[in-house]
Amino acid sequence: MAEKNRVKAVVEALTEHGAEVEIPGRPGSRSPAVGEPTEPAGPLPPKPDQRGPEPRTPTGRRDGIPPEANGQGGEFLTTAQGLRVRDSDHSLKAGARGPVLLQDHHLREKITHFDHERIPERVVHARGAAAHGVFKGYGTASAVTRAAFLGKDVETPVFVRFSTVLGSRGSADTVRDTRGFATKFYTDEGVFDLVGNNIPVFFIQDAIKFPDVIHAGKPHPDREIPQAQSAHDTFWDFVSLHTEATHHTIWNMSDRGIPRSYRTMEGFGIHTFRLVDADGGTSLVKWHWKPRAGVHSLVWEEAQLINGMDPDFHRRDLADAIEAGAFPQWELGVQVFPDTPDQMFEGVDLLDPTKLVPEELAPVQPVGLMTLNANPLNYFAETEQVAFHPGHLVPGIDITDDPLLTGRLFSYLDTQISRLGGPNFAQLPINRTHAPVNDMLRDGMHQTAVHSGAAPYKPNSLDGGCPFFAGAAEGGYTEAPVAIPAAHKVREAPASFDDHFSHARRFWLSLTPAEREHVIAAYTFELSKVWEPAIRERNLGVLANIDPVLCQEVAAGLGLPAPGPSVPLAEVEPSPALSQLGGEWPVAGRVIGIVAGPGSDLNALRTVRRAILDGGMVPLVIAPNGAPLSGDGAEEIEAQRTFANARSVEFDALLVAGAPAPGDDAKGARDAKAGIAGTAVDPRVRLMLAEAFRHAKAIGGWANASAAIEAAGIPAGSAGVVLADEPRLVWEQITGLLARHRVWDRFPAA
Ligand code: HEM
Repeated sequence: MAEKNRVKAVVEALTEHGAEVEIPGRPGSRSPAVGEPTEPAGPLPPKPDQRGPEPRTPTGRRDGIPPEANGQGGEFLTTAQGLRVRDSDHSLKAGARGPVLLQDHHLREKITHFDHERIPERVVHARGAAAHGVFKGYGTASAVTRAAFLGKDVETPVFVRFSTVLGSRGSADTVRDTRGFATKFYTDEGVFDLVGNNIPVFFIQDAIKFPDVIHAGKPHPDREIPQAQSAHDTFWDFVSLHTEATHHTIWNMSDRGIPRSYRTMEGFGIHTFRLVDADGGTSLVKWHWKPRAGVHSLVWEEAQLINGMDPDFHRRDLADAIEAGAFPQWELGVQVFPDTPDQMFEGVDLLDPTKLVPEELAPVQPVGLMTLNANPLNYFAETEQVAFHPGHLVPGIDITDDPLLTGRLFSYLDTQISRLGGPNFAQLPINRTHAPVNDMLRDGMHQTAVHSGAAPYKPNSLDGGCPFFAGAAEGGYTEAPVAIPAAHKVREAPASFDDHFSHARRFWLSLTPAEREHVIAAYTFELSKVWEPAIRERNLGVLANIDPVLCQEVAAGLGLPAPGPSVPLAEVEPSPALSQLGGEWPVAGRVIGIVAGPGSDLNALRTVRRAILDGGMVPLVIAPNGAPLSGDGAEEIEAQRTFANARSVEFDALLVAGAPAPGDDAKGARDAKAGIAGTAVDPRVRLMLAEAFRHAKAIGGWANASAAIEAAGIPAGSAGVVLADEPRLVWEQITGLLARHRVWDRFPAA
């Protein structure tokens, strides 16, 4: 019943706020506008529809779509051939108790289709979530590229898929892993795909090693465990034998490996690309996505708990935020380097994807803004079937000879032919370019185009004229005519690729003490899961080449002696831009838990709830059970969570609205009866508060809230714990704390 009310509330709120605005780039779609006050419609249903005021069902199916588009037309159930079905619950049988007859075509069609519903998942990045949006160019890139979609105020529809790398399609979201950040720009000049990650470097320098690193990271082939994580022997075996992985690995062990949300991740194109301007001049660039919401992460215990509590945490967070109108935004930026023959910048080899150029040396220059403003309507049709490819380029954007990139240019099309069942997946709606297509590609599995004419070849003199080649002025793609130095065929890497530790050391030295503590804890956790002592020891040897403190701390955690470095420690300048900490960030979309009970001042609760909504955040009331809170004669307050199903990890901050009642927990009730101290506060509330405190989250309360906070073992006067008589004052201070994401002072190293 409560869920039904929640669905109703969301539908009403969306209808009210989303009726007037068309989503840019998606004609006919409706959603709240960017820049309008965001009003998350309170509690969110598990699967709401987000696009508009048209009549809809609670499960999200939309009316008003042409039947041929959604396969849901007409009022009768039919077979795939359009034949109306009289009964779909009983097979055709020889008598009610007799055998099923093979002649039942409807049975066979229904079961056969079901049997083939699944397609192979991606060989990597299988677990993902996606959204539609729009990219608007600033025009600032015009000096370095002729790419039209980067022109001033040019709007381009985009589809973005975020993913984990190692886990299978059904794995959990908050595992420690790299995240994919792949963007499809449907430009007027054809599709441009920016297929990046949330970490700016990669494990390997040459694509020929991709199967090795993935085989090492995936579950062990004998038992197929562990799922979706790197804390096992084969991963640590590989990265310690193959030390060019050191830089990427330390990023994974940092807070970057466990993002708070897809919305709070940076994105990186990693490789150096070549931009070509209107006069044919070239520059080298690295792509960066900068989230407007700031870069924030989970803490490891939180991430592990979430994997059990809500394995869909990131997927849900993205969809809910968009649903509520808190549209995630990223600025696209470029670091620009001169296109010199050596392709080096300040000693960094720009063709080595395990290296980055500090932003202090080459600032990221913003070139446009991306806003994600609509959820996919159908997971399979869109998120699963989308096919990205780093070779999908547009005029003005070209590749370099990074050997990792070259291998990728081969791999994606190859894998998609198998994953999507043939070569015609570019015809799927989600992959279809918005530019006219005249490609002379014909036939093949799942061909849906009905090509006419007799001459799919060029040149021809039939079919009313052969398509022309386009010159540069007509948008024809021209590879930058870069010189290829005379060389011998070799299987070798340049000497500059041999430095495997200096960039990892720079990353370590650039982190704040709290972040370093997390890195130490992550290495210690992961290596303690490694069974073979030799692999643990070998990894300590790698850490010694990054930094002696890192090595000693992890060695102490493993109970092993710390080795010394095997190469001289690099002299590097820290790059403060690599740290995530510092600054204040927008709080829209944050989730605030409010513990309340029958004894709470409901008027105060309403006021705070309203203030949270007005701040663009999501208030979730946590009550002893599912009954609405009422009793003061005013409108009752729905409880979105109960003491039984809430856990601290779902919230960015926790508020206590007075002294909550003991709830209906059997142990709590028994303890209370037995007069055991502290039991006036439900043990589940105490656990929530203790966890929120341990995870350095802001905690606030009013009226008698201090009783609950004390009962949770939180010392009086702790940083980031706000108690006051006036709920509004509490909330104001909590908002300030949220802008910094966590109460960093609570981490011991800080
Ligand atoms: C800089 C290094 C790399 C980055 C940033 C990267 C990024 C990604 C991302 C984001 C996806 C998921 C795309 C989606 O959401 O559908 C993906 C998928 C994939 N990647 Fe990579 N990748 C890298 C290196 C490689 C290499 C070296 C290879 C092979 C030689 C490779 C092969 C694949 C394959 C086969 C898929 C699955 C594609 C599909 O089934 O559609 N990747 N990669």
